Amino acid sequence: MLRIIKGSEVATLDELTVVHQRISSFELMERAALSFVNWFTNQAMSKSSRVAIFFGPGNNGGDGLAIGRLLHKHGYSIHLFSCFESNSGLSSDCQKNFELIPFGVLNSSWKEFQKEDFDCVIDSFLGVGIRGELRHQAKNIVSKINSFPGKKIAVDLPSGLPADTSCLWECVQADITVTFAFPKLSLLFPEHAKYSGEMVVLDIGIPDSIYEQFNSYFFFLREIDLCAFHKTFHRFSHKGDFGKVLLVAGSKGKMGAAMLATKSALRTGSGLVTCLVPEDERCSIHSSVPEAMAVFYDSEINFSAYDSIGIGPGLGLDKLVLLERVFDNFPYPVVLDADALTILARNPYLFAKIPKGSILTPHLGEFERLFGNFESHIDRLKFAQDFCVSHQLNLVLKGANTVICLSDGRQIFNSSGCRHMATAGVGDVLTGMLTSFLGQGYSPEAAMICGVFQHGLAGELAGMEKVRSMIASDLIDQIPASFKKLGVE
Ligand SMILES: NC(=O)C1=CN([C@@H]2O[C@H](COP(=O)(O)OP(=O)(O)OC[C@H]3O[C@@H](n4cnc5c(N)ncnc54)[C@H](O)[C@@H]3O)[C@@H](O)[C@H]2O)[C@@H](O)CC1
Ligand SMILES: [K+]
Repeated sequence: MLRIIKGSEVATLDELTVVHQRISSFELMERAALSFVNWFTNQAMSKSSRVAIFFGPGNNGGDGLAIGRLLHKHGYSIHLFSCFESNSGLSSDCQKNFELIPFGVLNSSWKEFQKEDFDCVIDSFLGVGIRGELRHQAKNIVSKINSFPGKKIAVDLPSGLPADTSCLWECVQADITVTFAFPKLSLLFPEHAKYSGEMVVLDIGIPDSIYEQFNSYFFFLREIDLCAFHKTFHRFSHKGDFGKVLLVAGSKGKMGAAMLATKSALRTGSGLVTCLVPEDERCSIHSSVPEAMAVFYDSEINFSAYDSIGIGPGLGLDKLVLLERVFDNFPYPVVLDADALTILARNPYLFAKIPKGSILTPHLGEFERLFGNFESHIDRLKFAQDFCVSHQLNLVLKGANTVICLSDGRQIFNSSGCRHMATAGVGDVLTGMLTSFLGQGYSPEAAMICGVFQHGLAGELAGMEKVRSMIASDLIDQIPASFKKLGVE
């Protein structure tokens, strides 16, 4: 998994890479520019597009100049806009690229930018080098860039955005941020959505081993990381090996949630799925998911007969006693979602009773209900870390870049998913997937990594086909394709 390091450490990352790969820092910058241009030319942007590039005096500006030179070579019409008063303070690689500006590429002051003259703006004014509050003149430049109504693409970071903390001033509002090597932490904060826009991470060939020299408890989960966490089953495996799963879910009027979680657990590979539901509602489960079994709220249940238990989707808020019964009688990690989280929020004494290693899956609203309001995402994450470590629990904070908060303090940002997943029932599907992986004998960490990533991947596949018409059942239908895409049978 890719370590997310601090903005202030990027210069050291740069130096270590340059030494390790025996290249110059100019060559590393060229690599970054080439990867950007490769991406840009694949974006169906017409060659007749008029592209404005704002460039600053540091290496972010150097990237912009190199990008301008390469795009000019591809036939784009490029106009550079310098964001500084004098050429004397340029970083050495920015200076080198400045000297390489090709004949035919216009270069003016940022003050002369006319928004009507362009189809696209590339923002390479400031990157991870910003320190402290944005200076007055820089704020004017940011406003100028933001006055452009068309597509704005930020290089590495939207200018003005600090790399690791919440932003208290106006930054460039990019439609897309193309960031190099690893996602800068602040690009993953929901409060920065209007600045970062869509995020693209481009590999610039820095080996993972170099990141390991930095201390960080933040990680970024990519598709290539997944296989190592999946279990393999052999030809003598039988349905018992794939786990006996119990889903405690559903109440009158909310049986859909139980059905989604149940179907999802079956599609994720569970051999035997039982649903604990109100007896009156048994017909709905039997007719919609014939592969599942049902037991009823009022009967005696031997919880320890199951390999994993997921509790919460559509459960109703009157199940405090049931929740306590599960905690008292099941010693292994459980998955807690939806109404189970609200019951917890109302009865915090229960935190101490939750089996160690369990997984709580709140979205931002549920997190607030459980733990209160936070001014910034970084404060929220710090609280989640302390909570997970002190209670020896895991937490999946659901959102655009879902964060897997582990009981050892590590926090892993997910990279899969799409905006069409913001629809009813998608959380119930995740509960089914996590419970299923736990039941198949995955550790809580492996269950969360595989469940969260694959949930996002299935969402992407469903979103491609169904766009905004996507519903949670479409996501379940794509779980098999998500296994195939990962090469997991
Ligand atoms: N190590 C890496 O991985 C690579 C980094 N590269 C680029 O290098 C960038 C970092 O370059 P630098 O370290 O030169 O920094 P930047 O170019 O991001 O910023 C430096 C400039 O910001 C100004 N500045 C600092 N604080 C400010 C404030 N509060 N208000 C206004 N201006 C302020 C400084 O005066 C300086 O001129 C990255 O964002 C990336 O774009 C790329 O060249 C590729 C390789
Ligand atoms: K930038």
